[in-house]
Amino acid sequence: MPPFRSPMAIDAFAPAKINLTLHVTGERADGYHLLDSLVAFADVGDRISLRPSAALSLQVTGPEAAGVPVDDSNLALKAARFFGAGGGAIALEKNLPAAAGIGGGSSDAAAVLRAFSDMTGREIPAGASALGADVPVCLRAGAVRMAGIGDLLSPVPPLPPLWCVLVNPRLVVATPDVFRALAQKANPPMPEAIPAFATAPALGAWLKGQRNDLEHTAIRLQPRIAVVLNTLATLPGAMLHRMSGSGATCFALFADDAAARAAATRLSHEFPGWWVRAAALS
Ligand SMILES: C[C@](O)(CO)[C@H](O)COP(=O)(O)OP(=O)(O)OC[C@H]1O[C@@H](n2ccc(N)nc2=O)[C@H](O)[C@@H]1O
Ligand SMILES: Nc1ncnc2c1ncn2[C@@H]1O[C@H](COP(=O)(O)OP(=O)(O)OP(=O)(O)O)[C@@H](O)[C@H]1O
Repeated sequence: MPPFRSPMAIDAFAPAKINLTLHVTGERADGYHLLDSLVAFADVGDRISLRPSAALSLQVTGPEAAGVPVDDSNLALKAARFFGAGGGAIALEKNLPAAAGIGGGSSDAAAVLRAFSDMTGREIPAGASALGADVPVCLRAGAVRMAGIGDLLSPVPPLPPLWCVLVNPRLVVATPDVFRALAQKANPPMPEAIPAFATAPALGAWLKGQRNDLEHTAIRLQPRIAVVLNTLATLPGAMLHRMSGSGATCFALFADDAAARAAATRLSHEFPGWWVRAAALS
């Protein structure tokens, strides 16, 4: 690997990934599923700091660090190895719950790849999807349409100003379990063209006609996800409520920041055991 270009630590943000839609359109012979998803990113997420160091190391801290692996199975270390990094001290601040459908590990991997690229001046090698299906979209870290098994990205018109409340009821849902239990694998994709939306309500109305095809199955595995969705439906100003990824994190969308923050405050009081965040999406 080339020497470190920067003697300083490099910081990288690993935003939460939100599947505004998640259509499952088929299954490949290798068991991976074909997706059609409109993905956005929140301004809440994990934080990575990369310091030059002869040896490769990982330290995990933060409010959501408990249970996150610190060995070679951590996606941050896998990403460093994929980059070809011989050394580098990675500090990962975990703010996102793990196994939560918001791409925590994949976004960490993408942030580590970005940090090594910044530090060395070398491009991120092709094929990062080998680290995880969500890694390519997390490298983009902005609204995009994701197809194939997560590897085909196509641009979408910029989203209108948009806010959300993210809720994780502290239920772990393993992505492979949800795909395995999915009964209907071939569902219609989104329309060929995703229109430009001038306002959040216009986007919200369009999203209502789209789906997360994993939602019913995830609820079957973890029935309390339905409680979260029903609760989100009652929030003043909520335009749409849906599950992200394979769950269990769900989101409600809002046209303004104040309504999202008020909703998050209310939910945090009513459900102190839930992970609740208000965030802007882009
Ligand atoms: C469901 C999504 O969250 C939508 O954004 C992602 O596609 C999942 O991305 P991820 O967690 O990075 O996925 P990976 O770690 O690559 O795969 C975890 C498991 O999910 C299933 N999987 C994942 C992606 C995909 N297109 N089809 C699948 O069937 C496979 O069983 C796989 O073993
Ligand atoms: N950096 C990491 N952060 C969180 N989990 C990690 C990390 N590295 C490895 N893992 C492992 O990956 C598993 C899935 O965690 P992750 O947070 O990526 O799931 P997810 O949010 O459901 O992902 P997706 O939305 O991409 O399906 C965890 O159970 C954990 O054991």
